[in-house]
Amino acid sequence: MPASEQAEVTGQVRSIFFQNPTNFFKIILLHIEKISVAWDDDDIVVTGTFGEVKQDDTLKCVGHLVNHPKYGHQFAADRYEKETPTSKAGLIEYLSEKQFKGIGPKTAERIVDRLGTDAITKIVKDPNVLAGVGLAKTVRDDFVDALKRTYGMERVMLQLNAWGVRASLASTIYQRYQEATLEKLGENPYRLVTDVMGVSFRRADSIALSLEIGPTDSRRLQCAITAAFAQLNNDEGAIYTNAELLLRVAEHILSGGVMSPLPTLPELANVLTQMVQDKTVISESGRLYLASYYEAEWQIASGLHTLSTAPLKPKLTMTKVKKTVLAAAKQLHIAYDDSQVAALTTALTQPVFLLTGGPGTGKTTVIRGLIAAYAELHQVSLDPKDYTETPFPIQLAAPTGRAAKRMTELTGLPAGTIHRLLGLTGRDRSEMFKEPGPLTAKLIIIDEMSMVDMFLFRQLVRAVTPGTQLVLVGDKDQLPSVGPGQIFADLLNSGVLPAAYLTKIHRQAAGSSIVALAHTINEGDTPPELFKNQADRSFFAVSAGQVPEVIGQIVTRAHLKGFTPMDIQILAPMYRGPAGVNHLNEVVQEILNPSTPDNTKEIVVGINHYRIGDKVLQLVNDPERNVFNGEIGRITAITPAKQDKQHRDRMTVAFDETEVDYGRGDFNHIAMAYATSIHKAQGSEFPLVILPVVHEYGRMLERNLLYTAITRAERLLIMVGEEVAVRRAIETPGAKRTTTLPQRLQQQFGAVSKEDEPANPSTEPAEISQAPAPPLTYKMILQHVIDPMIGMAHVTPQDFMVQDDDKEG
Ligand SMILES: Nc1ncnc2c1ncn2[C@@H]1O[C@H](COP(=O)(O)OP(=O)(O)OP(=O)(O)O)[C@@H](O)[C@H]1O
Repeated sequence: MPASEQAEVTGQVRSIFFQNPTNFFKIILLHIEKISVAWDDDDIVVTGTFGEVKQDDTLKCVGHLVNHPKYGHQFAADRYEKETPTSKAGLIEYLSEKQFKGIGPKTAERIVDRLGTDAITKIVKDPNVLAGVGLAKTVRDDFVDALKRTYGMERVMLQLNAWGVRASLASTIYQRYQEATLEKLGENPYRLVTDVMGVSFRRADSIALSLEIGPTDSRRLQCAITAAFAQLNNDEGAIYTNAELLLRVAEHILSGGVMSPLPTLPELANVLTQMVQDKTVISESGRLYLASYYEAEWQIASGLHTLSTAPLKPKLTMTKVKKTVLAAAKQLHIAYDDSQVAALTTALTQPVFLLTGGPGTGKTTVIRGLIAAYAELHQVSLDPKDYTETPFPIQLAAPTGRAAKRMTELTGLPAGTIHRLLGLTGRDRSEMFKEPGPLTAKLIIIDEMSMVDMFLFRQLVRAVTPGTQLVLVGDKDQLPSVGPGQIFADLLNSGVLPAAYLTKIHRQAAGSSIVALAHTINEGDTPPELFKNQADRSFFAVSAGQVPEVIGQIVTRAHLKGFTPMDIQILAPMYRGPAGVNHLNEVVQEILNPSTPDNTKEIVVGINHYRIGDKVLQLVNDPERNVFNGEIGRITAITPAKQDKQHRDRMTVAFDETEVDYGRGDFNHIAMAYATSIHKAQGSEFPLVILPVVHEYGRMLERNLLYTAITRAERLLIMVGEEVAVRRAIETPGAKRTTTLPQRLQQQFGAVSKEDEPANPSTEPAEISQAPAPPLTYKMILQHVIDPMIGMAHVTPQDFMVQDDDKEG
């Protein structure tokens, strides 16, 4: 039968081979009572996500047969139903199970005699019905708790199943809301879209349909508008948008739902106006923000203002600072150029300081001088051994583990990720909305600032104690952060914070032309010798279709010349297509780590066939296991479930500093890494970078993308592709993200010019801000009739700067 055909199997659980306690994934052996497809055995292995299941339970599973490459045919259940005991004998047997401590068959019988076959429902509803059964208080309390837990979960899983939610998602939803799941979803099933990763609008919409929520229900339209914001925030990094674009995206999202007819534009616009009045959306001069984004901008601006105006102790004289800088330069044997000296003296005397420059302009060299001079001026030891009891007074951090490690290598001091500095796990979105603990260091230096997004930076600013010196270092022309905003560029553009722009290139090793090339491209120029081979870079002119083969040849030759898989990095901007990351990974894996008679163990995850020796990339921060987003490691061990005592697929990956075990539940934390996206390579450098550039990359062909990719190459750069695509990328400046942080900063620092000034709501004429929301038509919206200040009467930005601990998203 075709693998995708829907099938049903009912049977009794013979044994449970494996269960993952964290995500309810189970592998079960079922003794078949009934099966809807041809099957010539009495038993079948069923995999899927199940609630509480035990031996002898009868399950009806809906799913499809799959042919597992290692385990052969088995049944993948998308949903299931469990027969609950309805007979008296069945219920007594169920209640006497060992999960209900202290309840034996006798007691169970007494309970069922007294309360009938719907005893469970009665007890869960009102535990007092157990009075008179003769249970000791502790036994009774434990019994009620266990019953609520198992019964609650079972009920939730069954209901979600009935709504068509696949079992794996059902378990994630249950983990989020626990026993309150059905109540919460009954109130508003659309909350799933914001609360639970992986729930689409369409999925929530189909649950809403089962709950008889109508197509123009305000909860539905609000969800579509919020999802439209999320799409613009995440896909374009935008902080605000306008009504027209927002409503168009919301309409598109609604058209992907399961209900009809589509709401009219005025209906949708009225809900948006209501959201503005409720202040879940902030409207300002024609710009629309989700409230949390609006707040974050103001909090960053006000936080930086507080830090910038806090007095530094002790006060240092300029003469002393300059003298110390000279001494530090001597000690480090560096002749700092004038702009570097100016950067050092400002950094040492200002509470907040920005340092930017392209590759090889000496940013790290300035950081080294800064640390040495700071230590001298403040008489602090730089020996970590002196800080066994107290924290190190200088804190170095970067957005990725690789970048932090590089800071340590170049400065000799401990450095960590910003997440670790702030005690963030990176797993739970709500932690970005809680007050972070104060940081104790007196000098904090953050590198690779261009990668830091708005919410992470907001947490950093909130955590820094006034009186601390904060130095933010980066290359403003690199790709902006993956998350929303363009913080570093905005801080520089605001013009209100002391900053140094380093322009002189110091890394001019003989025969090295990559750094100079990067600088020229960054200016928007195509250097005439770009397509001619140099000692350290070359260009192979080929079409997109030839890219994989040519890259294969280059990798083969580089490998023969002694480059290890870790040295060679292929960077591409997209995942799909012949010249995309996915296909290039397949091609290069077959060259560098093919399947051989000695290397037969494989674990298949999606399109990847992982083998021992494969190069993989960590995709999420995992501070508990000391491995962070962007780190690259190699698989050192693989245990397929068949060979594992607990029937679990397992992999071990060795990173620079740690070895990490992965199970099926967290295989999505890693990806194959012979080729990676350019975004994922930010903050890392590699001896040999192979960079395909072809017109198939379309909209991705932008200058800052190319610039970022080229600056990842330490020693050798090999470009493969089409001249015209390279020229197009150089001529296309990266799109600006819509943000208002520069204006916020200017206003906080009192440097705002009248025409830039964000409108001050309190001075708006009362009749505008209090006017009832007019019914909106498409034409009116196109003319931007959504009153920019609707709902903003007597609201000031400061209203958004106070406690927001309990707000999310
Ligand atoms: N004033 C200087 N005199 C001589 N050499 C310098 C000077 N400043 C920096 N260098 C040298 O230039 C090279 C690049 O400097 P550095 O690594 O600090 O630049 P960077 O801006 O941090 O570069 P990247 O962003 O690529 O890491 C280093 O070898 C450094 O020693």
